[in-house]
Amino acid sequence: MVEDKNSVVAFLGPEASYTHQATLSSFPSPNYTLLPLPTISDVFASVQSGSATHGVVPFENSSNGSVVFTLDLFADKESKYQDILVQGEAYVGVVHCLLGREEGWAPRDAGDWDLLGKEIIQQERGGGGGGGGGGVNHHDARAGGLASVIESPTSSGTSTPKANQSNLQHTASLPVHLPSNPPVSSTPSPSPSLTHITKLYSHPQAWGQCTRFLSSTSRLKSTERQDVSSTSRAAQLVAEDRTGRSAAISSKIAAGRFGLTVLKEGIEDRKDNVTRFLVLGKRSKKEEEEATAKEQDAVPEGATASEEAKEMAKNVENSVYHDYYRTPDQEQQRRPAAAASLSPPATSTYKTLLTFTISHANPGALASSLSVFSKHGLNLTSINTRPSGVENWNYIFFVEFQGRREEGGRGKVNEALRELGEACTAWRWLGSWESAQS
Ligand SMILES: O=C(O)C(=O)Cc1ccccc1
Repeated sequence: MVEDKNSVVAFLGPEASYTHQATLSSFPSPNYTLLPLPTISDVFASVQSGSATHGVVPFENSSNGSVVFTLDLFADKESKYQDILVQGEAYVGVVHCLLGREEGWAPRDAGDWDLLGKEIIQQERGGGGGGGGGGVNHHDARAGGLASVIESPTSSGTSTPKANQSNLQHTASLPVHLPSNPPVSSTPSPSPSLTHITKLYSHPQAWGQCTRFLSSTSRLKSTERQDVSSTSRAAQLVAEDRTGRSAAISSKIAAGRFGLTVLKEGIEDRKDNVTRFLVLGKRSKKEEEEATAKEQDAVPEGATASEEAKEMAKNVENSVYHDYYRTPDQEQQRRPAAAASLSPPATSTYKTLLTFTISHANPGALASSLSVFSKHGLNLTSINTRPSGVENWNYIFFVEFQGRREEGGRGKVNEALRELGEACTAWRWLGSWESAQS
């Protein structure tokens, strides 16, 4: 990431969320102001409005799949996030814990409780950890904020995916250390009783990552579960619960942050549980103008200017676009600059994310759309769908592939996009970035 003293990085908070860990791994400098926000849509909105220069959002989990909230924001059915582009990614090894109070716990005295309550209420109001405006500055954190409350978890021999290992190295000097995975033992160690637990809180992704623990722990099988906006928010709610009868699926770091007991550690189904996060940015006006000027002069390889003009006209003629999507040629005019702003070393590998829609009445439209990627030797690495919001059983397709969109309309990704324009009704480029996996 480009380092800049004025960078404000918004992330799904409150502090001690997994997204916070991903943010620290991508923005390790003390010069960034970190801004925890309560929802993923707040992160998109802050980048779009320019109140944050970057955003970090969860995208997919190795065992539980896509984060549908994030996909729906990229689908952007109301055209609210038109300038958002993916600029990077980060992988975080996720070790879930059950956090709560031990049976018989009671707030030590009213004074202690008030202190904890005040801290949490301040965060809720944006005073440092939660809601609206409070940024987390690394200098402040060193001075006794995060560093004093978030323990560095003990390291273990559990293998961590390569991509995450490199992130861990990046964060060696940070005030908050990323966790290394503790061993996930197949024979559970003695745990505090859970018979007093009557309610569970977590992010919807977490339930699906801890199915074995939840279904094999008799007390928790039928315990009411409440979805909340993040795992650290879950921990915060449990910390606010004076009855001591609720528990959160969250991280060990969150236990330290919110003063909770780890009732059970390593409850994820798989010890290689990893979540991928995307770094969002916004294309600047200047970049857009420069790139548009270059783009207008550019002729794709093997095409004459008039051939290209004809091709563009055909794309427009053949296409039916709903509100959200721009026509391929409009898209071409508007969006090439972020690719230009990524100036990659030749050895790097890149990923690109796109959405497209097709005419569902047209047999072969989906197959033809996908075939342009193989035709141009672009390795498709994932496909997702979300309901289009236009008509039942119509979808927006998401594809991710290896490669990047290059400046000036050249290169095989640009060629594939021109052909995709003929096979689909509309497409949108959501960014090309350097892969974090080797
Ligand atoms: O809730 C969090 O802490 C997040 O950052 C989202 C998430 C939830 C569960 C696993 C990984 C990321």
